[in-house]
Amino acid sequence: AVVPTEQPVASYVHDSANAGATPFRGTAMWRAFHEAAGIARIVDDTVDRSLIDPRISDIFKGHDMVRLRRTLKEQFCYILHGPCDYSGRTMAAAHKDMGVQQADFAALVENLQAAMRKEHIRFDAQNRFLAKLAPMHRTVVKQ
Ligand code: HEM
Repeated sequence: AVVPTEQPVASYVHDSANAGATPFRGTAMWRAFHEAAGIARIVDDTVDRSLIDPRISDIFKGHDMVRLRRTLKEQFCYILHGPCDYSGRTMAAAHKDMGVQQADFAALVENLQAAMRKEHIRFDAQNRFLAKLAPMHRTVVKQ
């Protein structure tokens, strides 16, 4: 079988706090997102939509989508209080010098919302999760 491989990155301190949000308590949100399989479908669908989205697809060109899919799944799992640590970089480090604008951020959130709808995530759970991600615009969007 062909195993997708990741590009090496410069070393950094691994800490789940790099995820940029504190996890929910309890297991309700983790279950509301259909656990690991649901999160994997949502992340893959969000990335797939973004890669063909003419508003933002160019931003992803030349970046490591194998690593992005893996670390996004970890990040979502960690924030939704599943049994995961986040091993990726901080949002500031990951998006440094990328030039992401507020409209790009909004486009990505729309793609995530479409993926969550497709997975039939309850609307209240969608909104609670989006409220955890929204403040990240301060570090992801170029100031
Ligand atoms: C809430 C919003 C966002 C979250 C939670 C998020 C999360 C992440 C994560 C976890 C990584 C990987 C970190 C690592 O490699 O260690 C990453 C990288 C990346 N993100 Fe985001 N992101 C967000 C918004 C955006 C937006 C709006 C764009 C562009 C439209 C974007 C484009 C990218 C790209 C291209 C990379 C790869 C960076 C590299 O190759 O080093 N992200 N993001």
